[in-house]
This record gives sequence, C-alpha cells and structure tokens, in this order.
Amino acid sequence: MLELVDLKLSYGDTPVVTGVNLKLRQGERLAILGPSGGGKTTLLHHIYQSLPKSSTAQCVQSKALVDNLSVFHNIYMGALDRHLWLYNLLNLVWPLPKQGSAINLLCQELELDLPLHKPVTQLSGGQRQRVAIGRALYQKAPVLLADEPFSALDGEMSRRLLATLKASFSTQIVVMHDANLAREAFDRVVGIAQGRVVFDLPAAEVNESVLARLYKQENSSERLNG
Ligand SMILES: Nc1ncnc2c1ncn2[C@@H]1O[C@H](COP(=O)(O)OP(=O)(O)OP(=O)(O)O)[C@@H](O)[C@H]1O
Repeated sequence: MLELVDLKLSYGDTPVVTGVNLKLRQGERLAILGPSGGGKTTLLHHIYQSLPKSSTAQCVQSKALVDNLSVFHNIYMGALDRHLWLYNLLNLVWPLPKQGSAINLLCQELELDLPLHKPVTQLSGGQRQRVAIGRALYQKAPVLLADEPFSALDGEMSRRLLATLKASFSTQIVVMHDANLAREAFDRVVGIAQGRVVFDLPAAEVNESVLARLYKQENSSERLNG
C-alpha cells in the first residue's frame, strides 16, 4: 500500500523523524507505540498525506473537532466528500432525516446516548473521542488512520470499539499509548522513539523487554535534555 524509505520529516530546521523505513500493507492492523514527543503524530500525518484521500478515513484527536458545531455536524463532516456541495449545505443547515437516522444509529453503536444537536463543547473527553471515531466511520473508507482514538476511554469500551473498527476498516494504522491493547488487538506493532523506528514486530513478539527498550529511549533523552 505504501513504502517509506529513509523518511525524514522536520518542522523548520528541527528534524522530528529520521531515517524511517516502513512497509505498510493492505489488510493489516498496525499499532504505533512510543514515548510522547517521539514523532508518532508527525509520521501518521505524513502517511495520511501520502495515501489517496478517497480510500482513507482519518480519526483526528478529539481536540480537532469543531467546537461550536453539534454531534450531528461533526460526524456528518465525514461524509462531505461523498456528496455534492448543495446536499452538504442543506444537511448542515437543516439535517435531512435519512442522515439523522444513520448518524443516530452510529451513535448507538458508539454507546453515545446523546441528543444529536448537542454542541461538542458540552461533551466529556471520552464522548468527544467517540464523536471523532464516528466521523471516521462515517467516511466509509477501507483504510483507517487514527491518532490516539481511545486515550480517554476505559479498557472495556476501547475493546468493544476496536471490534466495531475491525468490522468497518480492512486496514488500520493506529497511534496509541496502551501497549497491552496494541499487542492484543493488532497484527503488527511499530515502536517509535526520538523519530526513529525502535522495533517493527508481529504483535505476539512484543514482550516486556522490547517495550522497556522503547521507553528507555525516552528516559535517556530526558537525561540528555536535563
Ligand atoms: N507544528 C509543530 N511545529 C513544531 N514542532 C512540532 C509541531 N508538532 C510537533 N512538533 C514537535 O515534533 C516532535 C514530535 O511531535 P509528535 O506530535 O509527532 O510526537 P508524538 O509521538 O505524536 O507525541 P504524543 O504522544 O505526545 O502525541 C515533538 O518534539 C514536538 O514538540
């Protein structure tokens, strides 16, 4: 699907990702783990830019929802590319019943028992994350790219939502912090620290010592900076 060869990414003069080699395959569920600030979001953004938009759904961090819009509008945004501008405009001004019922159903699946007209500013962190997941599901594309979609959810709910995502996306690339969930629910895990790939392994081979090596990179960089 996509091969990254010796990828380097920077913000201005500051390198953030260095010498990354990764083969991303169709039909695979890949989790990206690693210490904070290691370059996971930057890498995911690059992957998103490199894939065809028509086949890729993006689940943004919940802070990227449009605050002054409702649950309905934030989820409907996932469908904007599927419809003509006039249809989109009508829906945004006066939601059509067909779209209302589809989004209502989706909210039930996401265990979001809320009025669809509620502004997302009035939601909890976990509810906002599920609205962001809803928007990605409403894009109806085969490939999911998600940035920490479960960080504000409890483990049991994350597992139920992972099953929903599995049924909807044949290919997944998900940045996450929960190593246990990554090992349990994904085929392959890539560890990124200080902008480099520390490991790229089948999920079953990611053991405690592999994880310790990944997070040790964070401590050593903190020591250097401190
Ligand atoms: N827009 C930006 N401009 C300049 N530097 C940035 C920008 N976004 C991120 N960075 C820096 O790039 C580095 C990598 O950030 P990135 O968000 O990719 O890491 P991350 O692994 O996703 O972190 P986290 O787990 O905390 O979300 C960090 O040092 C961060 O400060």
